[in-house]
Amino acid sequence: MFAASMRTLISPSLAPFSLHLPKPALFSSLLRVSRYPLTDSAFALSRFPVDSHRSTVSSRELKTDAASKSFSSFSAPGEIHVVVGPMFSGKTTTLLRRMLAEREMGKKIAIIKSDKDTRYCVESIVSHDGEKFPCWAIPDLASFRERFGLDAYENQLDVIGIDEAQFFGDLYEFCREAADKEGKTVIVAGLDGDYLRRRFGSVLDIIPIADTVTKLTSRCEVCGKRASFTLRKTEERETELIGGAEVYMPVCRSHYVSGQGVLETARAVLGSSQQNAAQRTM
Ligand SMILES: Nc1ncnc2c1ncn2[C@@H]1O[C@H](COP(=O)(O)OP(=O)(O)O)[C@@H](O)[C@H]1O
Ligand SMILES: Cc1cn([C@H]2C[C@H](O)[C@@H](COP(=O)(O)O)O2)c(=O)[nH]c1=O
Ligand SMILES: [Zn+2]
Repeated sequence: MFAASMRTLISPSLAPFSLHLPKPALFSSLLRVSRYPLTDSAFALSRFPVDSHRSTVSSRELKTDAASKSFSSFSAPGEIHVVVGPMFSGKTTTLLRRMLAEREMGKKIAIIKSDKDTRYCVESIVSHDGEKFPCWAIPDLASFRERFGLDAYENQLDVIGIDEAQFFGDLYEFCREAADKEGKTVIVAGLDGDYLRRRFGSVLDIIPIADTVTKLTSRCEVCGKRASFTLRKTEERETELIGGAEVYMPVCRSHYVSGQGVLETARAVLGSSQQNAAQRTM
């Protein structure tokens, strides 16, 4: 078994942040402002108006009040974490570990996978090493809130894990809404590229709205070096083709290039011999 290695493309480093820590008093007020955007100051103004002897309300108070009302349903913002890499690089394993760590910290969690992936078990996500966890297998993310129950979704769910994210067309909208407006932490695992190394689904689209992005690697099945790509061993050409080690293998750059070349030649030869056979039978 290969131990998947991990390479972080973009990760939050606390070091530069701590070098520029503001003075404690300023820091605490920054924290207050960012965690409780306007409601705190609106509360202070309404209880202790600047000019308490006046009977009229200042425009500043009015503006703050209006802002506080429009933010009244706003919960603390959430987070988006993205884990990508080729097949067999440990994406599902990483997602499971992160989700279980969140649960250990007392967070309520739920894991979603695409119902297109019918390998193993429909109601669980299962890693290639056999680790598994119950999940919601659904066709699109928009339907999740209702299936989970709107009230339970709003009040009893903190962290949402999404596996096989490349199969969800509405990934961007769901993640943005969940993190920006609903205060959820979303941990997304999926293929960044397909077997032709083209962008896969909407996975790359969520990078600009993500807090962290991790690219994992596997081991090249040919030479054992670091593998960043997935080679399809069969002749099917459609982008979406569910399968495991019988169809795909993780490869390094040089074996991707040579393997893809060999496969393309083989497909061309196969294609022309099939055409010839069909013409002979006509
Ligand atoms: N053909 C294979 N090549 C590499 N790793 C494999 C292969 N088959 C099974 N594995 C195992 O798969 C594990 C990763 O599983 P998983 O977390 O499900 O990866 P991913 O979700 O990225 O496909 C590896 O740690 C390795 O032990
Ligand atoms: C490269 C590639 C993969 N797929 C499919 C094959 C599997 O069902 C999943 C990936 O699963 P994993 O958890 O990352 O091992 O995606 C595909 O449909 N098309 C492709 O090009
Ligand atoms: Zn190789």
